[in-house]
Amino acid sequence: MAVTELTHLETSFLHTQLSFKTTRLFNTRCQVLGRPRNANKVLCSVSTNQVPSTITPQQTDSSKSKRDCYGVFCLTYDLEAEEKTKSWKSLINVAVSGAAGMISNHLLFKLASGEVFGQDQPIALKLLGSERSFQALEGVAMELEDSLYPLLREVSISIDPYEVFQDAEWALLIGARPRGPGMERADLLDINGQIFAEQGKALNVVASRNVKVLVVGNPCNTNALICMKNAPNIPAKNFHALTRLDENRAKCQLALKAGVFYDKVSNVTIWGNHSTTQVPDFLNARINGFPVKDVINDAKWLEEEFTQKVQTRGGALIKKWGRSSAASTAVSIVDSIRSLVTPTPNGDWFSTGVYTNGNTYGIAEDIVFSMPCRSDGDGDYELAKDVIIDDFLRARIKKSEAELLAEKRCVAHLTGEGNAFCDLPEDTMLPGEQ
Ligand SMILES: NC(=O)c1ccc[n+]([C@@H]2O[C@H](COP(=O)([O-])OP(=O)(O)OC[C@H]3O[C@@H](n4cnc5c(N)ncnc54)[C@H](O)[C@@H]3O)[C@@H](O)[C@H]2O)c1
Repeated sequence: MAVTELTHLETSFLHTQLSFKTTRLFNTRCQVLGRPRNANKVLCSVSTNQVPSTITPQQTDSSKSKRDCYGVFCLTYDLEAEEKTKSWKSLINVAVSGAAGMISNHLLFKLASGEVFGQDQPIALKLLGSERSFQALEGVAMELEDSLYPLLREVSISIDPYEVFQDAEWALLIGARPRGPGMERADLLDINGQIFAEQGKALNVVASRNVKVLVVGNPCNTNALICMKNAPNIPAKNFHALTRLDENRAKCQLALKAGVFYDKVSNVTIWGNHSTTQVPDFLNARINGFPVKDVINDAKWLEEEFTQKVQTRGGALIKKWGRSSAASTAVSIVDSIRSLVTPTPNGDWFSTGVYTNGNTYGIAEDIVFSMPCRSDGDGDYELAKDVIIDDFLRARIKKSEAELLAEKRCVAHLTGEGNAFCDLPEDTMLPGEQ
């Protein structure tokens, strides 16, 4: 009999695991539960070789609804009972980390409203916070309660990724430490990389086998790589790093320069890293269906100002606003998800950071690199064809590639690839930093 001190959250997790009757999972959790926590403690006696094997489905359901829920979301309901809800799809589990942060404060309400997955898609939101943000997380759950969203059927909050990621079909990984004063990019890679290694391990054990993972927390490309490497049971293709905000910013600048509304701008790619080495591509972009270079007859602006404006937009916004972009980031997360769950319009594409594994653009393998993608709307994607890369574009792409390869060497200890060796070409910034 092993005696372990557990938080109330951990206890509820054990109950969930017990109800799944998985001895192997149960044993795995006992190792993870050894960490000290500041939350309320209870003393638990658990026997690793006496897992009950005859828990009925009914017991499973009731223990789940009583323990893994917040407030009004603990009430039972029957989606088949009302006329309106009969035609709805089955509940989708969406996990969000950093749920008490600024970006989530916009995103969660969009998710709950049906704007992202559709008006016939009921949703369960599983919110992950840090120990420091747990109170704020309860505040978020209270606001969700008070919003009375018909599609929002379950909300749970926790600081344990193994609990939050249970059966997740989407994992939106936003929570990360910000870069503090004097902190090198290498330090940030290590601190945040550890978060994403742990979360990758948790996804690997408890999430849906086809979970789609969108990493937002910076440095998001390398965090996505770390997360993916720690989740070998989940297809590498399912991991994304958010570069859609950069694409949206690039579209806005091209629209402004051309004097058209931004819905006329298409085929915009952000290549590479979500850092100041990112490459907004004006060679393949189109305005009203015509190549941008034919519409904007100003090569100097395109080659110099445009790129620099997109790269530093976040910093310019911080100067005005006094804080980093949260609302437009949340919008770009919605855009990014919708690009995977709705078919891409003919001839167009979208940017997302994906694992390089057999690309035709000549980009190094085994990194997470933003590239042009298309989707049939089934959650999967393919790389866009008919993309031109000239010498100018290639040189810029190579710079971002070099940075990502260096970042990968910096986090080798977190990807299981030996000792880390950090030789970043320069201490580049995130787009929001100055
Ligand atoms: N990829 C992009 O385009 C993009 C754009 C904007 C911001 N970002 C990044 O998104 C991240 C979040 O931004 P924000 O403005 O919401 O920050 P924020 O500081 O307002 O919120 C972050 C939240 O994450 C929580 N957190 C920290 N570590 C955690 C962990 N291990 N597990 C769960 N939660 C944890 C914090 O307590 C905080 O509540 C930052 O890393 C930021 O740089 C990325």
